Amino acid sequence: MLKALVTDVDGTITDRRRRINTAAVETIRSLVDVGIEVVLASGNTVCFMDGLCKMVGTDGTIIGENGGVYRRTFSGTLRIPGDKNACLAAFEILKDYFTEKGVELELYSAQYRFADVAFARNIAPDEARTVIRDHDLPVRVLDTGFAIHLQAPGINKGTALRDLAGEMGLSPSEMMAIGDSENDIEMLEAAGIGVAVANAPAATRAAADRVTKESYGDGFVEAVKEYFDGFEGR
Ligand SMILES: O=C(O)COP(=O)(O)O
Ligand SMILES: [Mg+2]
Repeated sequence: MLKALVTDVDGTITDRRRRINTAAVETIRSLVDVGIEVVLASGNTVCFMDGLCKMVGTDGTIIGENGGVYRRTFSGTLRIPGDKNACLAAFEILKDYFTEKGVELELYSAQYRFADVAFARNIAPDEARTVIRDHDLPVRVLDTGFAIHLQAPGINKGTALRDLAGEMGLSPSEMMAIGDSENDIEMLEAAGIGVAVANAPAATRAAADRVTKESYGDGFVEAVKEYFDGFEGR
């Protein structure tokens, strides 16, 4: 039986402009009300996630920075398995490379990040991957559709989901995960049920057990109604 829902944020409970889907918020509140644990799992920073958890109404259990950080409840210990220094070193090399080509990389919320690096999508992710490979740097390039991230290999939302499940006293098989992007692939695979919303790219849809008919937040609501037994919503 499913006891927890782990959901991505941008592109899953928002639209493509990052506006939150209010039906998705109501759905999350209904799950919390019946005792289902809801974990928000994102590439976003801890402070962003904390504000979101407060306003949506969860207990503050989060995966942030693409698995680079995670925490059980607002008052739990923040775990930081990611490697910010490796990501920042790789970012400097990318920055030099793209500056030479006349393109400035724009960092996102660097001062609030513990474990990864995020920047604007004004370059081709594959070109960044080639630079990283040519320099033999120990980071992965992730395109979330909202930002490009650098992350230490072996750290992702799936590894954080497993570790968090342990802290929550649950098995990953008791969790459903839902997401929209390549940074969600490992968590869809780690969870008992992995769902991709219809707007997800092919690789993410392929990693999922189920792809919703609807896109974005409407797909999220569709998946919750389908998988959480007897769940009718508000
Ligand atoms: O931070 C991003 O780039 C996207 O965030 P997400 O993981 O919630 O989609
Ligand atoms: Mg997303």
